[in-house]
Amino acid sequence: MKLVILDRDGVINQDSDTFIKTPDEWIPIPGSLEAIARLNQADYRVVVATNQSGIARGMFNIMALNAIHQKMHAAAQSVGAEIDAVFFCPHAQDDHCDCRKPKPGMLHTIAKRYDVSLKGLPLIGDSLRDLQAGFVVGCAPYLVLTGKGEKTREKGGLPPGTTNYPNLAAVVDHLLKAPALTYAV
Ligand SMILES: O=P(O)(O)OC[C@@H](O)[C@H]1O[C@@H](OP(=O)(O)O)[C@@H](O)[C@@H](O)[C@@H]1O
Ligand SMILES: [Mg+2]
Ligand SMILES: [Zn+2]
Repeated sequence: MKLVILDRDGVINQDSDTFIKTPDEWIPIPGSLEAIARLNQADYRVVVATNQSGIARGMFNIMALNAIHQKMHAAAQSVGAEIDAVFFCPHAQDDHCDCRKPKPGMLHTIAKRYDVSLKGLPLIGDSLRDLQAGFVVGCAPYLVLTGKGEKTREKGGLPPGTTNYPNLAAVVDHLLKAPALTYAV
């Protein structure tokens, strides 16, 4: 089975330094949902692995998170895209959990749930911690420059083998090796 793991905020939807706390604040990045649909059409299943420390911080609760994800799934389906599942870490840094990226706990859970190897599996994120979580378990790390991606690239220290692309659509072009657009002359 072909699987891609996406970070959520800054990859699928716009991110915010004040967190994404409500469905209204969840706004898809142009082209991202359509890119997921293109992956589905190429027989990729798509899952999300997202840190949601806003829950531990009391900024929003699990009902709000579910409402945000209901909106995300509906928006995806409206363009023919299917997000198979969302794995999230509700903890704060000082909870010292195993699932908060850059720890790979969520990725191990995904590998077990889907019975796949993580080796070379595309892991697409906008933050260093996304890429680090993927790198330590052998994923192929892709940095998008949306969300916090530009800042992440400027800060450097990216895991070896990380490649960067303007956005999720561009990563999908690469993964599907979409032929370069040609125009009749
Ligand atoms: O990018 P993903 O993993 O999908 O989600 C990131 C969000 O949970 C939030 O993560 C926070 O990081 P801290 O949890 O405060 O370190 C901040 O970066 C927020 O701006 C951001 O919205
Ligand atoms: Mg992110
Ligand atoms: Zn956690």
